[in-house]
Amino acid sequence: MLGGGSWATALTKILSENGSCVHWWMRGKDDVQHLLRTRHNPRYLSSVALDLDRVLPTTDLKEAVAAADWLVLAVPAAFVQSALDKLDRDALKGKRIISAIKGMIPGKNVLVTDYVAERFRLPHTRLGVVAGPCHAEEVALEKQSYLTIGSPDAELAEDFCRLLRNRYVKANPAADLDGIEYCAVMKNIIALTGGIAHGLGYGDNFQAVLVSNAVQEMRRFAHALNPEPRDLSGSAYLGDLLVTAYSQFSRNRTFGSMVGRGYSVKSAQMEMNMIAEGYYAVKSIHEINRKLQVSMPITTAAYNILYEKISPATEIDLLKEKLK
Ligand SMILES: NC(=O)C1=CN([C@@H]2O[C@H](COP(=O)(O)OP(=O)(O)OC[C@H]3O[C@@H](n4cnc5c(N)ncnc54)[C@H](OP(=O)(O)O)[C@@H]3O)[C@@H](O)[C@H]2O)C=CC1
Ligand SMILES: O=C(CO)COP(=O)(O)O
Repeated sequence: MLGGGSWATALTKILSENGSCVHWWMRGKDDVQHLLRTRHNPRYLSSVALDLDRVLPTTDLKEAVAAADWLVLAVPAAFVQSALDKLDRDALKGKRIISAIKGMIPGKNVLVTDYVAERFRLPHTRLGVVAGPCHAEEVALEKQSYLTIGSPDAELAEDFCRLLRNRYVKANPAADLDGIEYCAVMKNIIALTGGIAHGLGYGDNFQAVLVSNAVQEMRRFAHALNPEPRDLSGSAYLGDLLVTAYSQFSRNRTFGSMVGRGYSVKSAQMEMNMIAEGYYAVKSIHEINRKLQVSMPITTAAYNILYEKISPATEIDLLKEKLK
């Protein structure tokens, strides 16, 4: 498990309680020591008690990777490159890789699975994603949750589903790796924009129209990238959009709401102490769309607010004329 945040903690809980041994890399020495002393991750999901017979925290990435059959990536996308660049190109040979990240590599504007495939010379059949509407905070509370494992390799997807399934987690395999991964990136942008509108005082009526227009925006973009038929009403697509757009736990909605209320990007980021992937994703998707030229009014509005410094009130005022 790579990453010491909320989602890494939640997935470590699920996997270890199901019997897997988890070699868990996190960057902070103090966090590892705290975990070894108390069984709790000090700063994320700190209510979760972990079984140290099966959870082995370390700051030594090479050691953790060498010991594992599966590599689960759960650091925010912005830090994937710096973490993985410590590994040799052959370090992942023979392993199966699952990205639990809902973001793109900033600057390169590529999906995490594409980056890993290229960097470590792996076929996509060695890779998968964990998707679906699932907040780490609800895993900590053992609330009924659903995950989708997307991979072009049906056996890999089913094998990882089997590692996840338990009393409160249902997991289903799916073949659409790219579509699921892109939609998981885009739903963060939508939730962030909904948060901005909420922060400005827009209500549920506007939010519902924003989300339904967002589904069409996601469909247009995903189709332009890869026109394979996909049913966006599935829980890995629409379900994930809904949970992020409406949940009290959503980082992206919370971040957007702060921006709508007048926080600068920097102060919102500092106050949250968690990462809103949508902030980085807006730039990547906007830049990819320069070539594709798909109509994406919601993403454009978010980009103009976050990167062009247009006032949120002005931009959402313009967006409101484009929604139907
Ligand atoms: N939280 C959730 O419910 C879900 C999250 N995801 C995805 O999981 C991924 C991880 O998110 P999540 O667990 O929520 O993250 P959190 O916001 O909970 O934690 C932030 C993580 O980022 C690390 N970090 C912050 N700054 C840096 C840096 N400069 N270099 C390296 N690491 C840094 C933190 O490490 P440190 O503590 O050492 O600062 C911490 O591990 C994201 O892609 C997210 O979209 C997917 C589904 C559900
Ligand atoms: O992707 C997630 C839940 O599926 C986490 O992102 P949010 O916290 O913004 O909802």
